[in-house]
Amino acid sequence: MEEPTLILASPRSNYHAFLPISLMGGFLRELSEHLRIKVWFAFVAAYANFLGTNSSVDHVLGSFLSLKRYPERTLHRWAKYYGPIYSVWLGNQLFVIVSEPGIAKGLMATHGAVFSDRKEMFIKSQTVLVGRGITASPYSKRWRKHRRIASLWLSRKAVESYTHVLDFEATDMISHLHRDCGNGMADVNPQVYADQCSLNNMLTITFSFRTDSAHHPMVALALRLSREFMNITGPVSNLVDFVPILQRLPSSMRCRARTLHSELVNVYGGLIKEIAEKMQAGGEVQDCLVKTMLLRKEKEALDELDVTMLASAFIIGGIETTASVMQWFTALIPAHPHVQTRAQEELDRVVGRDRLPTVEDEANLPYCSAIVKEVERCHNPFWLGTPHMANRDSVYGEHLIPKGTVVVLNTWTMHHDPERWGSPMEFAPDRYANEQLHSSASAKLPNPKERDHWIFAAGRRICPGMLVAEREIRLTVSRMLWAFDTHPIAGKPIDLNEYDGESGRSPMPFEVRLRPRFPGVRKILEEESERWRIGSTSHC
Ligand code: HEM
Repeated sequence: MEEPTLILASPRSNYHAFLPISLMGGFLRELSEHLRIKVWFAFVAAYANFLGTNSSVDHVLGSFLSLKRYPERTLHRWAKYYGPIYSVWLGNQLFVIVSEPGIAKGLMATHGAVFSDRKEMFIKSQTVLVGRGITASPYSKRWRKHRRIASLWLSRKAVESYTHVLDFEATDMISHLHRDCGNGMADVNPQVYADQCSLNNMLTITFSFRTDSAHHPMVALALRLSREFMNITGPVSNLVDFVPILQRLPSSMRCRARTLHSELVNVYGGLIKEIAEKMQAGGEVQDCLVKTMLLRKEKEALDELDVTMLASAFIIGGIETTASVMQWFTALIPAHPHVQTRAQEELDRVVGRDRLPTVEDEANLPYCSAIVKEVERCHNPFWLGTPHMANRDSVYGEHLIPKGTVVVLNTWTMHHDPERWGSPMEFAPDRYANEQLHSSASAKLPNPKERDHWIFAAGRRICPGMLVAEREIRLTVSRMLWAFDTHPIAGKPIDLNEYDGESGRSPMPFEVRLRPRFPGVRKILEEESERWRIGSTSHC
């Protein structure tokens, strides 16, 4: 393909007006001399033409309109044209878009000391998380401290210590679905059950608290806050993040961000206060992230916002993500009955019908594991992950990447590479038939092209929750397959293309019929529920 021309200024455009003078001078000259990164402005120019105007506002709006709803699809189109690494200016921010495993590993892992910083985005970092909560923290001493504290609750040893919680919540979810499925006669939306399961896991780990029903007020509240967070923090779709003047003006986005910050402080800060008061009064509080933080508050010099935002990051990071994968699994299965049958044959062979599948069975359920990986490849909850930022000028291959550049992992393109994944749009778990590694281990493979998928991103900021996420998802998926035949409902097609959510990607609301596979399912679920019943403690 002929290389596209590097257009830094078109006769019809005056977009230079958006670049700071310093960038205009030294930096752009350097770019044109040293950099073969392709700068994309064609769409902007086309948009201006379309409007019959060359006004600056139109140019800026043009790129945002294109990136607003499904930015991953736009970035994918550009990747096909501009190659595996290209750059885009949005307002005053230079982005580098990486769409190839080798480059992703090279930048984010091999050169992790340079590419592990975070841009302090106006909405997400400055306004909602006020620079805390690991996710938003710059690559600094504070981030290292928060990451170390988070690891106390997300490491392999920690996950082993609370696997009984994941086990209980998975059983509870299947039991509730069994109760509500009308023996295969009722139309059920499984999404709320997955949401509650993920939420309960995170609430227990973070606050030693769980909800006892999907109607508990905390379920709707936590899900609303999580969804609002995802919706207003899209990595490349917030105009206000990249046009500094807008940050000083009142806007609905700024208002939503401030409201969300206050709600996180009220809701999760409120739970933390209750735990602190209980501890001060000498009451017993089960081990959880908040208890750990409160006990180390002085030693680790954590202020109240640190504790609140780190706890919020666990709830936000751990709900829509895992729940989304479980939901996509249930949405995909009715359209692929042969996949369901094969997985059930494996479960009958390995587990039998006298007990539920457990964590110990995982290694012997390669087809169930392949299904989970394929769901994750096809439906990454965050196609663009959380962008990293270069903390110094560097040259990668022939590309100069200046300090302050935001690096986005374009996982949509990486997950749909036809050379690695023949017929990439097809849901075909068989492509993972020989992949026995957990995703956490696969992420460490020396050859990044062999990695299973990129949903947990890469490098020093790789998702620290991947061990708990994998265990939770594998347990729920294998138990769903063990307990039910999932069927589509005539006249209620499931949309596998559209998304619900503006940056997190969940399926649109859908319903299925769940038919228990054999009469013994009820008895086993009742026995398991009884064994695990631990009673819930309400903090609300
Ligand atoms: C399927 C489930 C999940 C997916 C797809 C996912 C994905 C991600 C991604 C893409 C990142 C950004 C990594 C980067 O900056 O390069 C991230 C960060 C993070 N995730 Fe997850 N995540 C999942 C589950 C969880 C769970 C269960 C937790 C539990 C608390 C969690 C906690 C976090 C935290 C704290 C960070 C911030 C890390 C940092 O900035 O250093 N995630 N996750």
